[in-house]
Amino acid sequence: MTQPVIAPDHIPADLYDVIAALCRTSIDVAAIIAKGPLGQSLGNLVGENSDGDGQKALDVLCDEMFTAALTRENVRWYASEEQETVNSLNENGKYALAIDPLDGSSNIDVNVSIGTIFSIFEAKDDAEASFLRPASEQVCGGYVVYGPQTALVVTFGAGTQMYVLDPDTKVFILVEEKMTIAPTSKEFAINASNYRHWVQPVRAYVDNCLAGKDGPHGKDYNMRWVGSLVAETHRILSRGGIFLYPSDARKGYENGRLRMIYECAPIAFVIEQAGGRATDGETPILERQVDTLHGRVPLVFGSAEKVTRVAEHHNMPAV
Ligand SMILES: O=P(O)(O)OC[C@H]1O[C@](O)(COP(=O)(O)O)[C@@H](O)[C@@H]1O
Ligand SMILES: [Mg+2]
Ligand SMILES: [Mg+2]
Repeated sequence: MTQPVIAPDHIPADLYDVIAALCRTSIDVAAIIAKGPLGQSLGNLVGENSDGDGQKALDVLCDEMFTAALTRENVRWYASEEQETVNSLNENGKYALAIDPLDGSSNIDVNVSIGTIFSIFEAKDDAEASFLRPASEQVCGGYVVYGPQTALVVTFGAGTQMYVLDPDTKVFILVEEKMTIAPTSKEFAINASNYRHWVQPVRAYVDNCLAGKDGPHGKDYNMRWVGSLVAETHRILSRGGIFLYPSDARKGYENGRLRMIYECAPIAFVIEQAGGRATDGETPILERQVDTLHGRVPLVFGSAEKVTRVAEHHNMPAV
């Protein structure tokens, strides 16, 4: 008998087929990415999504692949970064699934880790209402990272699990049943080119990190910015740190860059279930909701102590 693509042991029975379909599709996506320039053109601009972002060929292809796979499953509503409105898949489906089919589009052509992020709620009769609700109502959140290894990180609300794809057997193998994020760290991730646009508390926090041993934190820091949310999340889950995509003064960045439903909410769920924290700077992401499908929220997540310190900066009077 062939082995299932992922063992059912740690996955709620009702969600198993959906997760298995995500796994099978991500194996196909990983194979396409691994071929790079030897296969089809992946990084060509082919259009624009409803958020005004350029759509690359791989963004659209991944969206089509996940749609096709999930149509056969227990998914009633499908919301995607690449679709303006919610798609109806299986009218008898129990779940509503939101997806960033390909995260880190700017890294497609440069052989750097990219991923797929997904969030699952129980479906309501109203398509949009199934997603426009507090992030705490997610029944599952997770991502697949396509890097040197293809890995699935997922939570169903009872800890964060990590599976790595065995390239020989094409089976996702559980390697960590309950991930834990280091409570503190000396690494921060932010796109520092936007420094002049940031809100004051974020500037103050980063200034303190840059001051190193001589500043109020009393230690030297290291900085990272991959440009793929999945890759940053994976690094922070593995060795701690903090990620910030704050609101800034640029037009359209009043709530940062990252979209609540298929980026911030599932990442926050995974992080909190691993003992980290995820906020919009002050308020936990899991307590927040947006009122449009592609609505953005500022995102700060990672080691609990670091995220708490950013919140403290928001409560301090501006200098
Ligand atoms: O280019 P910037 O402003 O640094 O933004 C990088 C962020 O944008 C994203 O690429 C947005 O995701 P998409 O590639 O799915 O649009 C994140 O993965 C990443 O953290
Ligand atoms: Mg993304
Ligand atoms: Mg994307």
